[in-house]
This record gives sequence, structure tokens and C-alpha cells, in this order.
Amino acid sequence: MTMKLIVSLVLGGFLASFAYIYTIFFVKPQRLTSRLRKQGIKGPSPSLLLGNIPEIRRIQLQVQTELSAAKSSQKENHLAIDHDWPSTIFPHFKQWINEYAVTARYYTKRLIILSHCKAGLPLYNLFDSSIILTGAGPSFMYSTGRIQQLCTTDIDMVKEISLCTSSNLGKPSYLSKDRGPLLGQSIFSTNGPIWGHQRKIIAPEFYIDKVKSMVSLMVDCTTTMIRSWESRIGSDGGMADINIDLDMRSLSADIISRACFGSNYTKGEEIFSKLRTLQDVMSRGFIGIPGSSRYIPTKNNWEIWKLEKEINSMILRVVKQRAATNYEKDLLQMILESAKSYGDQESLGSDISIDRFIVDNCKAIYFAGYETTAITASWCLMLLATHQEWQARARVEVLKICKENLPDADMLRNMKTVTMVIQETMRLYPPVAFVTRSALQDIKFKEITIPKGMNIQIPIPIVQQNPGTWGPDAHQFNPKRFAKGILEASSSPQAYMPFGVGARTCAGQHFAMAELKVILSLILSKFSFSLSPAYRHSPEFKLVVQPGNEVTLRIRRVSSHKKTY
Ligand code: HEM
Repeated sequence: MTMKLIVSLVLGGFLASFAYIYTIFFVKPQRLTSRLRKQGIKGPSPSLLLGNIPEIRRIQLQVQTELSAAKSSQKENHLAIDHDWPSTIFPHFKQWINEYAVTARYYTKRLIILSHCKAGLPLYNLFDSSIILTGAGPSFMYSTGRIQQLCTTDIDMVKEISLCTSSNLGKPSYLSKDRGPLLGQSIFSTNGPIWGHQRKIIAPEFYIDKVKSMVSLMVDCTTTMIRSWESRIGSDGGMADINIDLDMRSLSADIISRACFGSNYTKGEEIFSKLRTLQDVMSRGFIGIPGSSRYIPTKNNWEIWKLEKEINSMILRVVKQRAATNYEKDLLQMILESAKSYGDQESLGSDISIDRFIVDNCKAIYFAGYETTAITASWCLMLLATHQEWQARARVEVLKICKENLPDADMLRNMKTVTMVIQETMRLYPPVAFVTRSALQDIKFKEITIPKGMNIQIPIPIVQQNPGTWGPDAHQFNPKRFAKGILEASSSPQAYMPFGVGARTCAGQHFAMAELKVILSLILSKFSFSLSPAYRHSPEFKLVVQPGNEVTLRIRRVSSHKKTY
């Protein structure tokens, strides 16, 4: 009897798991993709459990093998830096765009009708499904395990997405599930009223006026780093090779900690180092496949759970300390106060606990505020080191504006060349590689109905390096293209999106720009620099696009400017 019960329980469990896996990995994806396929959207055929992951791996491996063969046949020249890194990091996108996002779809119906008339073709051909569905543009679909993506580089579709204010468009659920330990139920991953509440609390803390008042704090932190560089370089004529990645990370961490977490900033360093390890562990492998589930006790997941627990309790300790100290009016205080009122707001319809609300949002700000800005600063300095003419131009501007003074908010606003350099850096090396959205209900863009549950992905680096939009020098560093602002830099303003698009655009972009200008202007005014011969250019994607090898600069003092702070 007991044996029978065990057997039927095991069998029942097995059948239930099979039915679950079959629904998640086959029935649901089929339902989504067949609706898109009927509308002319194509894509590579997925395998059952892994989707297109095997093909992604195969294409990446093939491109990397070809690349290393080409490299070994050439004499290595570290100064020959190729900015077309998306072709090697995301080669599958380029291949799929060529294969599945056919050129005919670029045409509007009018153009097709005209070309048909010109070619003497009968117009009834227009009802052929491959031609009539011209709305898609360069879009295709693919999947990683259970996660279905509609990937688009179609500027018109990007424009419609960025103008969309409908609550039917939101952030994908995999951000709070698969990326949960990092992003949790924070402003980054929530939707609807709870997101609206979080945005209302956090965004005003980074409005331009608030940021202006944080410039002196940014200058103080950067000055401390500059002094340490000066002592490493020694007196005039001295020189040092400095690994700037580490310094940019600790500087950025210092700035965001002090700006957002006030007197409790000292705990920040530990939290950042753990967050970085967490990000590293989480970037291994793909999300959405069986075995990567956050509930399965794999070695990776044990490490993630341990780090998550440690980070969460460290943040809660900071919160407790804050409760015991004097009142401060910083972001942490705003989050704490809003968490109290959030507890009373049943209308938000959320089941997130107050502790979770605090921890997830603090964690998200720590992560967003430090990693992206630090990496951008490293890329800016690397590019200025390899483009001495732009380094000299930016330095002349900084010295002219600041004279013998430390930069303030007005001076930063007038730094046109420095701004152009930062904008061009974020065009070539956007730290965030994808704008991600999800159809929370059926939603229509460019005559294509995107079914509920489908994720939408815009690969930022590919759009920002498209020669069709940016011209033949799309893969080159040319800050001049931003001389008349972002709107005039390319044939389509929507093609520039390092801070994302639409309602979910980066809440900290003014803060990030001010911080980058402070860092660059202070470094330029004190030092000249070139790339260390040890540098090897190798961008990598680990949730963010970062230098795969350390950026080491050969740094000297600027001799004509001897003022010390
Ligand atoms: C160079 C630096 C930075 C870059 C390139 C960057 C980029 C981005 C991108 C691409 C998004 C997603 C936008 C979208 O989905 O359309 C985002 C969101 C966000 N960023 Fe940034 N970011 C930077 C710095 C910062 C800083 C310094 C902060 C705050 C201290 C910050 C706070 C946020 C927040 C809160 C969101 C979520 C907005 C929402 O969903 O409502 N970011 N950022």
C-alpha cells in the first residue's frame, strides 16, 4: 500500500514537472512566436529547452576563433583599437539581422508599390505575405530558454517605444526573477503603481537642481584621488603607470555613497565590493534555461544566495544606524520615509515587505550609481589617451573655463568639448547594452501586435554604431559629431540612447554627467596621459559592457599648470 502511494506520488510529481516544463518551454513560447510569425517576424529556430543558446555559442565561438587567427597572423599593435566590438561580442545579432530582418522590410508600402509599378510587376503580388507585412523593419525574434525576445534595431519602432506611456508596456519579469538578487523589486524592475511610487521618490533626488548642490562633494572626492595620483607620480618630470579601473570604481563608489547615503557612506565600500562579486557570479551563463533557475541549489546559486544575504543585512545595518542618528535629507532618508508611507498604501497593490522595499531600492542605487559611471569614466580616459588631439582640446577648454579654480556647476555647464567627448564615449561604449521592455498586455508598435508576455530588446551598441544612421565613420571616435547636440549628431535622434528611452529613462543621468565632467576636468587640468603599452583592448559583457583587461594609463603632470589643491 505504502509502496503504491510512493510510486503514484513520484509518478504524479514527474508528470506535473513534465507538464510544467512542457508548458513553460514549449506551449507558451509557441503561442507567442506563432502570433509574431503570422505578422512576418522571423528568427532562428529554437531548440526545446535551451532556445537559441547553442547557436549563440556556436556563432560567438566561430567569430572569436576567426579573430584570434587573424590576430596571430598580424604583428600585434596595442594602439590599433577597433571600436566595432559589438561584432565580436554580439555576432549573433549581426548575423540574425542579416538573415531574418530582410531589407524588403525597410521599405514603406508606398515604396514597394512604386517599385512594383516600375518593374511592371502585377500589384496582386503585394498581397503576398512576405511583402505586405512591411512594418517590422529590422526586427527578429529569438529565445534563451524560456525567455522569448523580440529584438529590434528599427529606429521607427524604437521611437514608438520611447513615446509609449501605456501601462501595457513595462519591464520584463526576468529582471526581478532571474536578476532578482541584484535588482529585486526595485525601481529598475517593477511596473505599475509600485514603480510610479518608487520613481516619484527617487527621480527628484537626481533632478538638475539637486545635482548642482552635489558638485562640490564630487569635486572633494575626486581631489582626494588626484592627490594620491600626484604622490605616486612624484615631482615634475615624474611619471606613473596607473590602473585607472580600480580608482574610478572606488571614486564613483565614494561619490554615490556620500551623495545618497550621507553620514553612513563608510559602509558603502564593503557593500560595493560584494555587489561587484555578485554581478560577476550572476553574469556567468544564460538566464531562462533549466538549471539556471534561482531555486536550484547549484554551486553558482549557493554563492549568489550567500552574497545576497550578506549584502541585504549590510544594507539593513546601515538603515538601523540611520534610524539611530540625526535627521538627514538625503536619498536614504527619502527611501526610509517613503517606505513608511508605502506600508500604508494598499492602493499600490503590492505584497513587497517594507524591509524589501528599502533593501532592494538601496541596492539598485548602489549598483546603478557606481558601476555605470565608473566604467564610462574609464572608457573616456582610454579614448582620450588614444586621441591626443581631443585630450589637448578638452584640456584647453577646461583650463579656459576653470582658470585657477575648482569646477562648479556653472563651469560644468559650459564645458562643450568635454560633453562631446563623454557623449561620443557612451555612443561607442554604452555601459548598459540593452533597453529591455515587456508587453504586459497585447501592444502595437509599427502595425505589429506584440503579444502579452513577449519581451522586447533594443541592442544599444548595435543601434549606436549603425553606419546607416551614423555615417561611414560610425565605428570611429569622433566627438565632433555631437558639436550641434544629440539631435544633430545622426540622421535620427532616437539612435542615441545610452541612458535608455521613454518613461523608464535613467533617473540618474544628470548626476552621472556631472560626475563624469568633474572627474575628467580635474584629471585633464592636472595630468596628461597616454595608454600604457601593457593595455590590451578587449571589451567584455558582464551585465554591463566593461574593459576586459585593466585600463592602465601612463600619467604625467601637466607642466604648465602647477597649482596644487
Ligand atoms: C554613465 C552612467 C549611467 C548610464 C549609462 C545609465 C544607463 C541607464 C539605462 C540604460 C537605464 C535603463 C533605461 C531604460 O530602460 O530605458 C537606466 C535606468 C536607471 N538608472 Fe541609470 N545610468 C547611469 C548612471 C546612473 C546613476 C548615477 C544613477 C543614480 C544614482 C542611475 C539611476 C538609474 C535608475 C534609478 C534607473 C531606473 C529608472 C526607471 O526604471 O524608472 N543611473 N540607467
